[in-house]
Amino acid sequence: MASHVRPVSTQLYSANHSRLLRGGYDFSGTASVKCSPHQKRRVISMSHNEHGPSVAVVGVTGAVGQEFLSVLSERNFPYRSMKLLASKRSAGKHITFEGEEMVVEELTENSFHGIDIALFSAGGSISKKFGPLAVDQGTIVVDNSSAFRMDEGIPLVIPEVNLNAMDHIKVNNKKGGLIANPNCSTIICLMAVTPLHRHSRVKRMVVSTYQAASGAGAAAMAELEQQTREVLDGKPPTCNIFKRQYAFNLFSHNSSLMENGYNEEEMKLVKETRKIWNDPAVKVTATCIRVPVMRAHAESINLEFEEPLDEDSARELLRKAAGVVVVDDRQANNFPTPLEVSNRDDVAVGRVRRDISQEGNKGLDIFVCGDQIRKGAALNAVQIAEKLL
Ligand SMILES: NC(=O)C1=CN([C@@H]2O[C@H](COP(=O)(O)OP(=O)(O)OC[C@H]3O[C@@H](n4cnc5c(N)ncnc54)[C@H](OP(=O)(O)O)[C@@H]3O)[C@@H](O)[C@H]2O)C=CC1
Ligand SMILES: N[C@@H](CC(=O)OP(=O)(O)O)C(=O)O
Repeated sequence: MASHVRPVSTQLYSANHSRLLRGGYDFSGTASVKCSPHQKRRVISMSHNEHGPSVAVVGVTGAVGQEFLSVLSERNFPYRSMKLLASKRSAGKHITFEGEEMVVEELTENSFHGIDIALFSAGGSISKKFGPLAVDQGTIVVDNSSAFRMDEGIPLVIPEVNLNAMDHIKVNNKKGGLIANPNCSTIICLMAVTPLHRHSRVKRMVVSTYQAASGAGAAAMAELEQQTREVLDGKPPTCNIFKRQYAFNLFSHNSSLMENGYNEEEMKLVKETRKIWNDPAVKVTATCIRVPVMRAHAESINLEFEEPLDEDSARELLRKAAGVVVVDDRQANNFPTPLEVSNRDDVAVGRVRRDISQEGNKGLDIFVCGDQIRKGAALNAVQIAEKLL
């Protein structure tokens, strides 16, 4: 056994990178992935459980795949067996998960025999090819890509918002199924806005995002760090992922532009909100911007309600909402920041204020920050998986 092969997760979250990737604060976050190259002791895991489901993680070497392992471990997700899948390039790499050294396998058509739950995060084309294959073999797929999100009959789920959409899918049924994880900007937005929507019904929502490098994957995070060093050293920045300078800059989201002038990320916010709220009439518009932040998205959201909602009541609703924390200290000018939510499960909301451009108490502004890889992707998917048991 190649015990000295450096586990992939420590490559991603190495000491040099850790402060940037994990935020400037000492959050326990990813620390519970027990993956030190020097680890000799075998940790007996409480979540390794012969009555648990057999689990596969597809795209395990990526930014989201690594976070899946952290979240599964932190939450003591029960599993009978754990299969780690990625491309041919990664086959044979070693990853230590919960004290056990595991070998990454190449994803193939035969990967899903006997797998109860598969967490997919290897991109849309991989999901399109292998998702239905897995479902045919009796696996329940929780898919992080956009491949199936808008398909009729596929639940698009944020557990705190619309858990009922997946009521009919359970591991015990022994039938395959597919559940889609929403887009990360949509998850972070709706975690904050849904409690307000339930109270006063949103008529129109205007979203402006400030999106982190992590949304474009591990290579983009590494490039942001590299560019930052290069620019500070007076060198030309390496531009492989975004084809332009990202460090000390910002630009319109890199997804494709559509004929209507919106990019795909913006239209996901529009369409996915309507599906998750089961409200085809809600008016949504969005502008998505990539900013040089490592792993948490921020969003400025303007809301128009059907029924009045004053800012104190809104703050109270947000304080009571699961998965939301209110950081709204006007005196200290202290509001949510991407760095402070990095590696945190909760979405932070602040700048809760009446929109003076709207009549009475029918308009509000809020500012939201959420960890893109965590609640925006891996955590939300694992919460979905927990509800399958
Ligand atoms: N809910 C949401 O909004 C989010 C969803 N996502 C989804 O997750 C996907 C992955 O994101 P992220 O982790 O950031 O990306 P990364 O680029 O960091 O990782 C990509 C992963 O996919 C694997 N992969 C690539 N090609 C293949 C293949 N042919 N067969 C098997 N595995 C393959 C890679 O394996 P290898 O290392 O071997 O190349 C790697 O594990 C995104 O494309 C998106 O669809 C991501 C972020 C947020
Ligand atoms: N929303 C991610 C990109 C992404 O992965 O989106 P989706 O899961 O909708 O493909 C970003 O920040 O860029």
